[in-house]
Amino acid sequence: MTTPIIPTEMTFFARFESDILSGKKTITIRDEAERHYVPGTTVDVSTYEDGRWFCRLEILSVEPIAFSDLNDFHAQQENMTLTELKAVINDIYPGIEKLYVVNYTLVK
Ligand SMILES: CC(=O)Nc1ccn([C@@H]2O[C@H](CO)[C@@H](O)[C@H]2O)c(=O)n1
Repeated sequence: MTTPIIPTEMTFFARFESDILSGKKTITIRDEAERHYVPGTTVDVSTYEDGRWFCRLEILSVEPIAFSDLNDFHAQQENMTLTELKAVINDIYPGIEKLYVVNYTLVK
């Protein structure tokens, strides 16, 4: 088993920037490749499209979630309906069942 390097950066699609900055979106759901965020650490956040830095987030928790177990509470924390959230995830991670809920808070 190799020790994963603690990630210090995270990217989001630019369309989610305002929801993150206003505190309406407090989780993100990622795949296996992005499961190594560590609670208590801080990440620099930039847009996926052009790498523009826009905030720092403190990681609060990283919990496994099956795609089929996503519920209205996850959707609420994404500021979406569950139908929208599932469509978004299906788009980014097609056919992936094993996902991770990353809870974060904005660092002032
Ligand atoms: C840019 C990049 O590397 N990856 C991702 C992966 C996910 N997300 C968002 O997290 C939530 C659940 O997946 C939804 O709101 C997604 O749109 C994102 O913005 N960027």
